[in-house]
Amino acid sequence: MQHKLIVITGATGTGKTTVSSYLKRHYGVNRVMTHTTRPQRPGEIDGVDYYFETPASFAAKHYIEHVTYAGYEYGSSFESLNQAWAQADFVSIVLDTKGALTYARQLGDKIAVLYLTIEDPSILRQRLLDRGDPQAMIEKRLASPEYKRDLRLPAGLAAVATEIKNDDWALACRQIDVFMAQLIDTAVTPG
Ligand SMILES: Nc1ncnc2c1ncn2[C@@H]1O[C@H](COP(=O)(O)OP(=O)(O)OP(=O)(O)O)[C@@H](O)[C@H]1O
Ligand SMILES: Nc1nc2c(ncn2[C@@H]2O[C@H](COP(=O)(O)O)[C@@H](O)[C@H]2O)c(=O)[nH]1
Repeated sequence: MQHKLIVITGATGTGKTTVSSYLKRHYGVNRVMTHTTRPQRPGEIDGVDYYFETPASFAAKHYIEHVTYAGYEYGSSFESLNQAWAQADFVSIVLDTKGALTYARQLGDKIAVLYLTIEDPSILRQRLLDRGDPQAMIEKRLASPEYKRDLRLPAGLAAVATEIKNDDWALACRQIDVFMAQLIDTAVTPG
């Protein structure tokens, strides 16, 4: 079977991490770990949610791509991707849209993209509050150019992205199941 990387992207709070956990639970799809200098949220574990880095340790590593998002650094490596692919043919990664574009350019048909949307983005503030994000960090994030940028699907992903509308979790799961059925079918019988 051909290796596939499911790139999950979209604006903050739209449910990217929730979707990656669903793919793990229901399809055994592991998530490729990425690195960040952002402080840990309550309940997050180093090496499980991210590799949490200091600015100095972040700068010392090599990345496929790295971005600044709302004041913190994020980066992903081929090493982590190849480690994940050594365990299973299908793996996922959670990225902002800038990172997703880089993967589309570098990995071509090895990736499939899920783009998460929400009908009324004004509810995202409440989702982030419910997640436990500090109020000041939420306001900084929602005012950032990265947030505004990620509310639109970049033209460079239009041909490869499947939109998942995540206003209602049960409906989102149905869309993900359809996507996964097609992906598995294509991987088993390519061409
Ligand atoms: N359909 C949904 N309805 C209500 N709450 C949801 C839904 N999907 C996800 N959530 C909740 O919204 C919050 C944000 O979800 P999640 O952390 O998955 O978003 P994200 O896109 O990964 O965000 P970020 O880019 O900020 O890391 C979480 O508390 C999650 O449980
Ligand atoms: N381009 C990349 N984006 C990444 C990476 N790891 C995470 N992310 C994205 O950053 C924002 C903020 O994440 P958060 O966990 O602080 O809420 C979000 O869009 C993630 O998808 C990465 O290695 N490269």
